[in-house]
Amino acid sequence: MRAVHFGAGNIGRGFIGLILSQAGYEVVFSDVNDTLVEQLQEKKAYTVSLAGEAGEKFHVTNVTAINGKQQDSVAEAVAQADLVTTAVGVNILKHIAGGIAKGLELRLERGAAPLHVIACENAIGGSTQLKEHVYGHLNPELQEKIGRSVAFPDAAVDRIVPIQHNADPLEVTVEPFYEWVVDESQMIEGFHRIPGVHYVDRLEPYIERKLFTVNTGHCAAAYWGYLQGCATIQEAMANPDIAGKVRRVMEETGALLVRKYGFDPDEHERYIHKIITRFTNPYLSDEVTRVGRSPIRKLSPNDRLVRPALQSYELGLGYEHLAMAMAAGFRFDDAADPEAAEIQSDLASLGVSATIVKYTSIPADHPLHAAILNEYEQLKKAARS
Ligand SMILES: NC(=O)C1=CN([C@@H]2O[C@H](COP(=O)(O)OP(=O)(O)OC[C@H]3O[C@@H](n4cnc5c(N)ncnc54)[C@H](O)[C@@H]3O)[C@@H](O)[C@H]2O)C=CC1
Ligand SMILES: O=P(O)(O)OC[C@H]1O[C@](O)(CO)[C@@H](O)[C@@H]1O
Repeated sequence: MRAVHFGAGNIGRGFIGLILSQAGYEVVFSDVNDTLVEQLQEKKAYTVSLAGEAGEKFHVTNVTAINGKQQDSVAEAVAQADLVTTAVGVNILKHIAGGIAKGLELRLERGAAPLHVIACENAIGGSTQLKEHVYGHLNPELQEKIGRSVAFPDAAVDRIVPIQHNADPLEVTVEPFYEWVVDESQMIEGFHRIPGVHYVDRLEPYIERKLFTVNTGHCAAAYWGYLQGCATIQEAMANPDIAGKVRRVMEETGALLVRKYGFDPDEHERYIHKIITRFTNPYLSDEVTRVGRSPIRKLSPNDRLVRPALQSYELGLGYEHLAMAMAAGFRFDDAADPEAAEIQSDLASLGVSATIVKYTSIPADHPLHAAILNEYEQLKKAARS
């Protein structure tokens, strides 16, 4: 069996590629990074190391790559695939959609078997978003025909994989923990279950639990750490003030999740505790600039900060630390991050209130807006003193 995986980056090689290879798939990575593509074509294997005391290593074999810039090769790979997965970043999905659409048309012409396309991105409804981009390249007749034999089940993926600094460009060090949850209610016949993947009937509680706990806590640690001059999450979490606030932001989202989904509060508390242990893993060094990256995405209405804060407000629950984390996000001025630079430019030209509205879509007369603004001004004052 052959899987085509878009994105031979950290999650691609360190998580999805590893699991698929262990499940017996030949993994064909599609990437636009020429070095990665050439190395994978040449070596056809790479190493995944677990960041833990045992330092376990996995030799991943039966892999290769194609260049994602060559749309015909991408389409042919999709046409021949038994499974398609992605880990490119949710904002990149639109760029891979054309090649996938072309591949699906080829499959139709050739009467190929049913196919599942699973986006493994940090987003709610990632595969559904990809489907919309792909369908944007197909006329209604093709959409209808392809829809009968191609499914886009949504997924939640969790594994911390920092930016790599290894001599071997293919080697990747990952945390031991992983969770890959796929919505089986969106699947069609002919799917071969992948060992290590958890299939659920309803994904929403899983993706929101992951995004609003791991990702909310992680980006809050990154933004607060960045403002304190910490280089890594490990350094940030060693600061008791930051660690306390990170716990409290996850307690806020925890109260929301327990209320919304009826999770057992003690079990959720253990989930938070486990996540804090993961953030402080001494065998990883995870830069705050990676974890805080793309603040426009992270401050957008459907993402890890605004969505739980608005929902908490609606239910009369606390959102103080979420507002603090958002304010810190607006202060994240990493010049190497184009999204951070765009926000900083708007703060200077539009002012703070209008910038908050622009990125979060929270109206200026909303109490959450006032809370973010107030926290932002406090952070600014603290930076001056
Ligand atoms: N790194 C992590 O700890 C986790 C990341 N994720 C999610 O996984 C996704 C990927 O993240 P990372 O692996 O960390 O990023 P990454 O930057 O290491 O990997 C992304 C890869 O996609 C490639 N790419 C970009 N445009 C492409 C295109 N048009 N066609 C094919 N490949 C293309 C890049 O060259 C890069 O190799 C993101 O959505 C992220 O939110 C989810 C859970 C954990
Ligand atoms: O910042 P992004 O692209 O949403 O993804 C990285 C995040 O996902 C995680 O890996 C959690 O699964 C965290 O390391 C990090 O906060």
